[in-house]
Amino acid sequence: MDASVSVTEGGPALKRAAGLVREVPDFPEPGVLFRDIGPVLADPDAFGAVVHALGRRGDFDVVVGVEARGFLLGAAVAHACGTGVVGLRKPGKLPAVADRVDYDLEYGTATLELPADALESGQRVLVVDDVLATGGTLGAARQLADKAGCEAVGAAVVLELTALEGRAAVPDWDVQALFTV
Ligand SMILES: O=P(O)(O)OC[C@H]1O[C@H](OP(=O)(O)OP(=O)(O)O)[C@H](O)[C@@H]1O
Ligand SMILES: Nc1ncnc2[nH]cnc12
Repeated sequence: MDASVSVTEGGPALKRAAGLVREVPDFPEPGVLFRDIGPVLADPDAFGAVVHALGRRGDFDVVVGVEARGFLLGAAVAHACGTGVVGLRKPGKLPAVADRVDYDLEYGTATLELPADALESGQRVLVVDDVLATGGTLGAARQLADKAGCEAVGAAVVLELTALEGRAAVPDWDVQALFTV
């Protein structure tokens, strides 16, 4: 487990959850230190605390979750907050695509697609994901929401990798990270 993870705010349940983040050296490729939040999701108390904290801003109409771990978190946050959830998908998965955006990652490039007829113009969108690294993913999600005519009110992630300065990719955006490292 990774003792260097800090909790930005919150009580003992979130502190305990932060201690469950696992460090995996050289994944998915040599030189990358992967932070695995799987153990946080697998623990009922930690999962509950994280989901509650991610949804607490409450000023959104719909949650957008990013494939793949953002699906697990986004669906739980949406259900807890009484909203629906829309999944942004990797290419080739959707029967009908409204829009797509290409972006850079810490370890490569990627594309996200917005399903057709999923977001309505004017909806206030909260983007939920597990990790903020370079910010490419959140930037792409924000662009997709903007282009759909929505108001992207901000993003909520479990863990921010501060050394990668991902907030610079989403300037003037309200990004809440529960944990930092
Ligand atoms: O801030 P960024 O540099 O964009 O990185 C963050 C993204 O990277 C990981 O996803 P990945 O694309 O590896 O996909 P996965 O969730 O399907 O494993 C993570 O789950 C975030 O979505
Ligand atoms: N180092 C990392 N650990 C976990 N998820 C990531 N996404 C991008 N970089 C990552």
